[in-house]
Amino acid sequence: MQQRKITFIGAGNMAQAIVAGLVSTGYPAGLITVCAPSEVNRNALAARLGVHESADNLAGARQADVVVLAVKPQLMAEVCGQLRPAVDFSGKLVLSIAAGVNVSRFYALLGEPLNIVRIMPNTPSLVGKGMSGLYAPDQVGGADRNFTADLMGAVGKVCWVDQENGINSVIAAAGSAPAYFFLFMEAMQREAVRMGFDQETAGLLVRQAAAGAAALAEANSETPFATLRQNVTSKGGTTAAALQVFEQHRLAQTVADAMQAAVARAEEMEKLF
Ligand SMILES: NC(=O)C1=CN([C@@H]2O[C@H](COP(=O)(O)OP(=O)(O)OC[C@H]3O[C@@H](n4cnc5c(N)ncnc54)[C@H](OP(=O)(O)O)[C@@H]3O)[C@@H](O)[C@H]2O)C=CC1
Ligand SMILES: O=C(O)[C@@H]1CCC=N1
Repeated sequence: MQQRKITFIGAGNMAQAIVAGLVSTGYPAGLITVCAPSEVNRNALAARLGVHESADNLAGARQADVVVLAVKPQLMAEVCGQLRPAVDFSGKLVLSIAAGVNVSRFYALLGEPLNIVRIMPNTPSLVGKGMSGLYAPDQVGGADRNFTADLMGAVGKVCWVDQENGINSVIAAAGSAPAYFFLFMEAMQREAVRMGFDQETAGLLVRQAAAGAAALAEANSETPFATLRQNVTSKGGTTAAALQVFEQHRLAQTVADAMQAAVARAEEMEKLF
């Protein structure tokens, strides 16, 4: 992939996952700068990965070819308000990973024209297993689109959405999704402990079952999830008994409602921030 100077504004969970994933795939650490107010996150990243760090967003953004906005949505207006008068964005590519802040809002915050791509990543980027949705307005050129896809492709898989509201669907299906699986794993571990396993063994059982299921799904990408489920489910057996309980409790509807709630919150945030 092309090598450009990248500055991350924000060094939290998501920026760390992307930066660590990038460096581990060979992207030169010397081309990456992370900016954040407190020393804790940025110093840890710099010490661990050899990237540059700074408390100065403006200097960090000025020297970059690519500025990745990686702060919480509610801080975006404040951060962009400081960048706008101090940084010339012409010739730069701006990438936002924020949920609930849309392109028209960035035009208002940073001015137009603005070469911006929205990315909706997820934290498994940290281990090269990320899933990112990408959206770019029509005027963003091929080289910048390719760079963005290569960047996130270095830490996982990517898909483009044609309409910006597709980003909110990506949030529901992938951005927030690791938390759904972790919640499920927490509940399983808790019950395994109640059944008599110590915490560590209960964690091992659940983690390995989840990792195994994910690996099977990945290795059989043409096979519908339903078939993989049926392969576990002996007629009249234990799995069928467990799945029946999920059905009685309307798991599919609960999942659908939860995903719709994520979309609704993203839409609400678009009005708030
Ligand atoms: N977490 C996730 O799974 C995902 C998150 N996102 C998006 O990523 C963005 C960041 O989320 P996440 O990483 O979870 O959040 P975190 O709270 O973990 O990180 C936020 C970062 O922003 C930094 N920050 C705060 N104020 C400023 C400022 N004025 N200038 C520069 N940096 C600042 C914080 O600094 P300090 O280190 O000093 O506290 C911190 O490093 C959000 O917009 C979210 O919507 C998108 C997809 C998935
Ligand atoms: O919870 C959030 O708002 C962010 C966006 C997707 C995952 N985390």
